[in-house]
Amino acid sequence: MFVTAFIIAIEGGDGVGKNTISNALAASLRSKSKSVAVIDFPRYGDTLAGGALKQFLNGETKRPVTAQVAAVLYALDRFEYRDDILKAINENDFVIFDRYVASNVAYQAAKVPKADRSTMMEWVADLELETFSLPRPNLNVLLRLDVAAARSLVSRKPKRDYTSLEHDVHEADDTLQTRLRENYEHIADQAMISRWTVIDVSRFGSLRNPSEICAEVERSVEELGAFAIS
Ligand SMILES: Nc1ncnc2c1ncn2[C@@H]1O[C@H](COP(=O)(O)OP(=O)(O)O)[C@@H](O)[C@H]1O
Ligand SMILES: Cc1cn([C@H]2C[C@H](O)[C@@H](COP(=O)(O)OP(=O)(O)O)O2)c(=O)[nH]c1=O
Repeated sequence: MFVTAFIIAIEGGDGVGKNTISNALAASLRSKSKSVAVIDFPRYGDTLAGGALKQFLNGETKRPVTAQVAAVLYALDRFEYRDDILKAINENDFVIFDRYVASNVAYQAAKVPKADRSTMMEWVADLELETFSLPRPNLNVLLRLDVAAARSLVSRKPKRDYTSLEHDVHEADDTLQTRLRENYEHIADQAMISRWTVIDVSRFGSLRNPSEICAEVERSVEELGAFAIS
């Protein structure tokens, strides 16, 4: 059977719950008889660029990695994995990306002076979607959670394959985390890349149940008229 998936990219700062929501959303959609693939980026163990990114995030690169170099590595990681992406899109009703193009746009633009941010954002989006012809998601979901709460969730994570650090080089930098949140808000507000839905992960000071957050995502998908999920 040939289908073309509805593509959802789950986005946000480090530790906001992207992995949790990606998997909970997949489980919820599968319970409604939809076929779903979840793909997370970077592909640390699968691509050459992913291997280089692992070194970078562990602070092991011998020379500084500029925002442009990082942008190319993250985009290359997806480009190397492009055939698998296209296969997943052809074989499923839904493809959920745990981070995608918008991560690169928001993070790398957070590393340049404010005056250069929008040029950087446009350059990165163009590199991924035009130069590398990566498929555009139908919906981006921004999970919004403040830096302090997200930082404490990162500490709760079990040991990760790509780093032995409790906080990798991005996670350890609170000012970067603040700037990338501003960038995500801007990108979502401008409907850059494609449509966005912005969801607050906490309410009245406590984390919301993942099933409640997933229900919000599903409502946004239904509003786009692409699928009747229930
Ligand atoms: N809504 C939530 N409620 C309770 N715990 C959560 C929630 N979202 C994430 N967590 C927990 O926080 C930690 C980080 O979540 P994770 O999904 O790995 O974040 P990310 O993928 O954004 O880095 C995990 O231990 C996860 O179980
Ligand atoms: C996929 C991607 C990730 N990143 C950053 C975000 C993270 O700080 C780091 C590692 O991503 P990831 O392994 O998803 O971290 P986490 O699970 O903690 O959110 O790489 C980019 O800057 N651009 C990208 O395109």
